[in-house]
Amino acid sequence: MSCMVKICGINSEDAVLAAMSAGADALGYVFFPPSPRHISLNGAATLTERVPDSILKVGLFVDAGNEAIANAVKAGNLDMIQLHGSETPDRVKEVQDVFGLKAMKAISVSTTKDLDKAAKTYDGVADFLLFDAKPPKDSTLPGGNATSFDWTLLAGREWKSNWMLAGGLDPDNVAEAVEISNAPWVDVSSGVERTRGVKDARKINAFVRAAKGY
Ligand SMILES: O=C(O)c1ccccc1N[C@@H]1O[C@H](COP(=O)(O)O)[C@@H](O)[C@H]1O
Repeated sequence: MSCMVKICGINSEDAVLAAMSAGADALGYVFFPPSPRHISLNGAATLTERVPDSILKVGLFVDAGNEAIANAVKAGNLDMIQLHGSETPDRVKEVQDVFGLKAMKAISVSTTKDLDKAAKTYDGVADFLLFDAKPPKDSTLPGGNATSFDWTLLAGREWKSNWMLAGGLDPDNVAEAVEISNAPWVDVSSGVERTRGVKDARKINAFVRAAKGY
């Protein structure tokens, strides 16, 4: 059991170094002001400049316009665009065309119907699907809520697009989550934080090791 790992919500130099030295395959940068992990364009430039080309730099957006995405892509030299709002399949295609970059569409999951719907709409359109839990009712964020869903819903399903499992993962549950879902990639934010919005180097290291089965 081993999978690729994205560490999301990178907002400090310590977090960049921790994720790189742990062996993360992708780093996520949040461009959504209500998030405690949101970074500025200057922050994006600083926090991406030492990241080698072998590690994907992913920008996270929620129903953002082209100008906001363009500014972030330029500042952070991003490789992939994560769309974590209510973007339609046509909007996913538009983002791919306009920016010439890979696009990942977040899918909120609570029942198998959500997966059936994603299979008919975004599968084969987005380069990656990102299966995340539906946000709790009292949350102001569409993701990054430390909430998981039933991983058995994904067991045995096949997708045309590459995909990531997200939502409430942490160093203690990620191995089981991968075992059950057979996820090729996992994505984490809250589960590797000391306090909300503050990454913890030891948890990042433990998460990558557990996900990769070291
Ligand atoms: O991390 C955020 O602040 C965030 C804000 C808005 C949309 C998505 C966000 N994060 C993504 O949510 C999932 C699950 O995160 P968690 O591990 O449960 O905290 C993950 O894909 C993050 O990229």
